[in-house]
Amino acid sequence: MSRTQSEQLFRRAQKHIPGGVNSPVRAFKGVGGTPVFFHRAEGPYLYDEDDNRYVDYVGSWGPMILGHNHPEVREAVQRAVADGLSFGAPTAAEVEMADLVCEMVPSMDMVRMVNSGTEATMTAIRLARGYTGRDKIIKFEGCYHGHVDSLLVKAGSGALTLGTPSSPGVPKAVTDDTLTLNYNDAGGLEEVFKARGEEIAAVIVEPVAGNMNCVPPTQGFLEALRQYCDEHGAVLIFDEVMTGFRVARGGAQALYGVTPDLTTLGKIIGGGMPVGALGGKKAVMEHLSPLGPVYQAGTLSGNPVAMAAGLATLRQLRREGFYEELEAKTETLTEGLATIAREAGIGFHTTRAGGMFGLYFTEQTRITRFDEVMACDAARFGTFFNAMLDRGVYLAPSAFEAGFVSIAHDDADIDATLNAAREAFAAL
Ligand SMILES: Cc1ncc(COP(=O)(O)O)c(C=O)c1O
Ligand SMILES: N[C@H](C=O)CCC(=O)O
Repeated sequence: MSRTQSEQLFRRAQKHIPGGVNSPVRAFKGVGGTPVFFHRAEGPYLYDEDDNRYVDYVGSWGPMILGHNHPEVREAVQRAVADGLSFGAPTAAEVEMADLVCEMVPSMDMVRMVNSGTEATMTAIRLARGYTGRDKIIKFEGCYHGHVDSLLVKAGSGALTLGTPSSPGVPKAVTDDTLTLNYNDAGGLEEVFKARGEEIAAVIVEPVAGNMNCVPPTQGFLEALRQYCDEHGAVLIFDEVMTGFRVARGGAQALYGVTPDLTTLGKIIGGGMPVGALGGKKAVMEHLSPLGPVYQAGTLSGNPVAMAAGLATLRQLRREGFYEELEAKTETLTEGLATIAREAGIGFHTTRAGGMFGLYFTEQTRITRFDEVMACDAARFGTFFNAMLDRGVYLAPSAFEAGFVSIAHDDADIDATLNAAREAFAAL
């Protein structure tokens, strides 16, 4: 498979774009080789600049749950564009979006639209601090909540891939109030709350960690977060930027039956356009400006084109059986990969939740913690990634990112992926 156009573009890109990419994890540093430049996408497929076709399991990092270029979404965007790109004033589409989101995620009485997941988590933290009058926040190692200064501590995703989980440029004073604990460790949480419960404004968590590969919560972990926040008056924030509408129609909170005070959303809620949102209990949300004193704003927030894409996407998710079908596809893929790896005698483990999944090169049979993720063979993942790429399958270019299946992936796409994996495992 020739990728000369991508190679040429990457050489050119590095002149005026730092590292040749506009988001670090795209740079292939974790897997080696040249980033692929794409020019078109349709259903489960991406087409690169040399017109090679790939079965895509990145889905623009999660938003494309319907597959790429879904006709309903495209037409909704075209209709919205015909009426103008941005008004900087309220629209009916925003009201419809707020009604729909609050219906689909019942813990949200109110929602504020923003432009990215990062903005959503940044505002959620500010709001929790403003609401409680406290400063300390708890996050978990390997969880990523966007590039918010106070949350870039032991962070996952590109920060972990590039070996800078705690970024230079973030003043120490900004992270002094961030306490970092081990994911899935309810005992550690109990200790911290016992010692400093009165100081803690919020606990923020990815209810399924998707930025250190894919690590579902262990039994009782999310429940413990709820319990300690209740006992000590802290705000529980579920960062569902990735898991929202991905692991279940109502997000991870519906799947695991634990209700947060605040939820952050992004990715799917924008249907492929740049969007984020935060919402939750009325008592907390009422502290947000202009109702309350906690300031937040955005020139393009609630953008009508983005609302059109998001609404058209969310409406599709209401179809009966959608999530059962999505989960079955994900299971066929992960079970198939595990079987083929076993037949090839390769230590391999998979995880999944709804339409997201994790792949690990390891002899371990259970992955629940950050140190277990780090003990896996990331170099071997890189070799596997490139072998799959050469066979027309596009996985996330990092051993620390979750993969995503869309409703557009059919049996033939998954079979083609498993056939490619059979060859790739044999070549390892
Ligand atoms: C769980 C989580 N939170 C927050 C973010 C930040 O979102 P964005 O990249 O849209 O700023 C991401 C993804 O990047 C994410 O996966
Ligand atoms: N893991 C990130 C988001 O979920 C990947 C997107 C990015 O940072 O480019």
